Amino acid sequence: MNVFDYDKDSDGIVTVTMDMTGPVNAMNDEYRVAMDATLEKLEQEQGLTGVILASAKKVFFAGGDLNDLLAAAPGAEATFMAEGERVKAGLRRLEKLPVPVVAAINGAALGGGFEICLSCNYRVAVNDPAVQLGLPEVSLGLLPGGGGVVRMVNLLGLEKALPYLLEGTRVDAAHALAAGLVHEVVETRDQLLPAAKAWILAQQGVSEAALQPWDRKGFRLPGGNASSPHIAQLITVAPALLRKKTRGLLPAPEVILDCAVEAARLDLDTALRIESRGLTWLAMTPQAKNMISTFFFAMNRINRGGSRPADVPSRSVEKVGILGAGMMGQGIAYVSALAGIKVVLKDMSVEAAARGKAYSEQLLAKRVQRGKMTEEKKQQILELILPTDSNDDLAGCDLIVEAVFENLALKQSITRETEPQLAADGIWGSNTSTLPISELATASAAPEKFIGIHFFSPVDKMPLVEIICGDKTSEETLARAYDYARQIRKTPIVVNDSLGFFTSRTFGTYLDEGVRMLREGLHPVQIEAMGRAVGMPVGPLAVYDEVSLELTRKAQETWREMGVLDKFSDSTVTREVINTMVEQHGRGGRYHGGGFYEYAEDGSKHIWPGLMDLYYNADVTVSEGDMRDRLLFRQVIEALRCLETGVLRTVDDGNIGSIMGIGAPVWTGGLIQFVNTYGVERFVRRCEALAATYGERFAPPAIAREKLAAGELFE
Ligand SMILES: NC(=O)c1ccc[n+]([C@@H]2O[C@H](COP(=O)([O-])OP(=O)(O)OC[C@H]3O[C@@H](n4cnc5c(N)ncnc54)[C@H](O)[C@@H]3O)[C@@H](O)[C@H]2O)c1
Repeated sequence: MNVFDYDKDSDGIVTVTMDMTGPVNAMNDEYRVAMDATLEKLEQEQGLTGVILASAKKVFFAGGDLNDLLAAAPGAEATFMAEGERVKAGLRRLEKLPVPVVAAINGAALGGGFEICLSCNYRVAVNDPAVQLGLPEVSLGLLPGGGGVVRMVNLLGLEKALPYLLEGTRVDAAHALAAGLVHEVVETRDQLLPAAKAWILAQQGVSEAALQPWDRKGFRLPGGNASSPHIAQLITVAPALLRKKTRGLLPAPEVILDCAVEAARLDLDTALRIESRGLTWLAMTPQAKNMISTFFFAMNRINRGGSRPADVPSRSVEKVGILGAGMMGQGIAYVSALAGIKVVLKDMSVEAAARGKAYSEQLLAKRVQRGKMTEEKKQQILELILPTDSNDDLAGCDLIVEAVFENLALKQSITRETEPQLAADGIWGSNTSTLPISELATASAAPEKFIGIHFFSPVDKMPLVEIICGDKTSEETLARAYDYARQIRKTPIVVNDSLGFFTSRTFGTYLDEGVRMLREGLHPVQIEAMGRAVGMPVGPLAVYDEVSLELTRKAQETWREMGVLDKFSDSTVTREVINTMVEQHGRGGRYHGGGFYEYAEDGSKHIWPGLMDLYYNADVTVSEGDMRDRLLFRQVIEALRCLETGVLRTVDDGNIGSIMGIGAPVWTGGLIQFVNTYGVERFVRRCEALAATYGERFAPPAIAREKLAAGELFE
């Protein structure tokens, strides 16, 4: 079997079926050779009437080979660019064949795959959820360098192309048809080739059919070219709007915008060359390396079981009991039922449990409204949820997830009372956010079956689940908790027990550093701005208000009673500020009427003026560079300490957990990956400098020094 199968029928139509070595078709050396050879043959073919490009794989074509992109190092720009230009020249030859070329899209065509489709004269796709079309390169810090930027602009016009290029918007076949990205949609896969052939045969004698719109005489850019007033205005304001979004931390969207504007201004071939240069430059940036390493490679490893004990057979949950139908419990019930699991949702009264079920009803109704689900399917899912106040209904659950109030004694007594209802081999998961799992497990008759399953709010939207092993949790229990997380379509990271586990503990240092700056006398508005400038979604003081100063104080009291507080981190400054805010000024956070901020009825907020009197000191100045580094390095150092002390079991868990669980800046590729591209030595030196000025909490972790001595990266 050839990599590109070549088959000519009696009508003179050649079907090229891509079936490359390995599970997917990808833009690598094998592709380059096969494509060049195929083009040569097509260009020489006698009696050719049309070409169909098809795929023998489930995915139509997967795109660029990310291993190559990761390996591309500064210094190798010329080779990298030459390879890209070769691929592009091939696609240009394809679209310049003297006969119509059709892409028969049977599965996902993202990135390079979609760029191939864009080089065909006609695109027919099957109406199947597996068909996803788009150019997601921006999410990996790259740009579509196979002509994607230039052809999208020429196909749709600058304004309509930008969301696909800057946000990586993906569409299914129906939306692609409506947006003009494909020309025809068929209902089943068997209809693809006949539809492609029928179109080609109908074009016999139509000379324009073999020409791309942009190669036809008198072509005009849809929506206007760069000098039309509307587009000229867009070009003027777009860079500023974009910068506001990226905060100057992500080069890819900026380069994409530049290339897109050039595509609206210049001839196709010149614009294509500028696009290649853009990709070459981006591929060498640390941001692209970080994003590819984490969002593609680490994510795949995690979701394929990298943190799951391999020798335990996989199993799915059939009946889950959820204790507490509050904010978290209702969300956990929803995602479980959506995955087809029977749910027993228990609260203190049937009414409270029913309110929790009503939440699922609301979310499902929205899906039905948007045409994403049938009313019948919605009813089927709702029937899976049984609201109750009785323990008896929990009988035979293979998993119980406890999500009652954050109170040690309550959680322990519920464990004693309810655990006997579990199936003989059932497991128990606590959704606690602050209480140590091993401590909670002391109430269990089977602590080896006790584990932390920590969700994030809102549960239906947040993709991460942090699984926490207590000191007695068995590998079997871990594997089953992991399988449950995958069953409900979450990405699970696995960590060992610690106060605040991995995510809250690491995130806590960001909040702590913000409060320390406040206590030092720095301006609160500047502190918040520096948090965002480093790429965190929200400033540390605003986060504290949301989390609630009151709840933080309560958690700290519990930890003190348990005798574990000082093991956590040296957060005495924060404790003192929080106590002052709550006890002396009644400022417990947003849900307690206000905290560091005041909240107006119209939803706006501003810094509580009393904060300035309490802490602000105009004589204190710290450079913005130091402020930014302090807010980022505290988190990085804590993540490394988690790795050093075994709270983190793998680097991947730390990177994925920090991005998806605590909103660490995407350009870092995760708090540990950050060190790899920042440079281990440079990181150690910067920590030393920060420690000399701001204190020992910035001292470089031993594990960083070890990596430096060994000349290794964190992998
Ligand atoms: N809110 C978050 O963002 C978040 C995130 C992760 C984890 N958590 C953890 O999840 C748990 C629940 O938090 P929440 O925000 O959903 O709280 P919540 O106050 O919204 O809900 C708690 C629910 O538990 C019910 N409950 C209390 N005692 C019960 C009992 N004996 N039997 C049955 N139900 C009982 C309450 O009636 C209430 O409906 C806590 O441990 C919390 O730390 C919360």
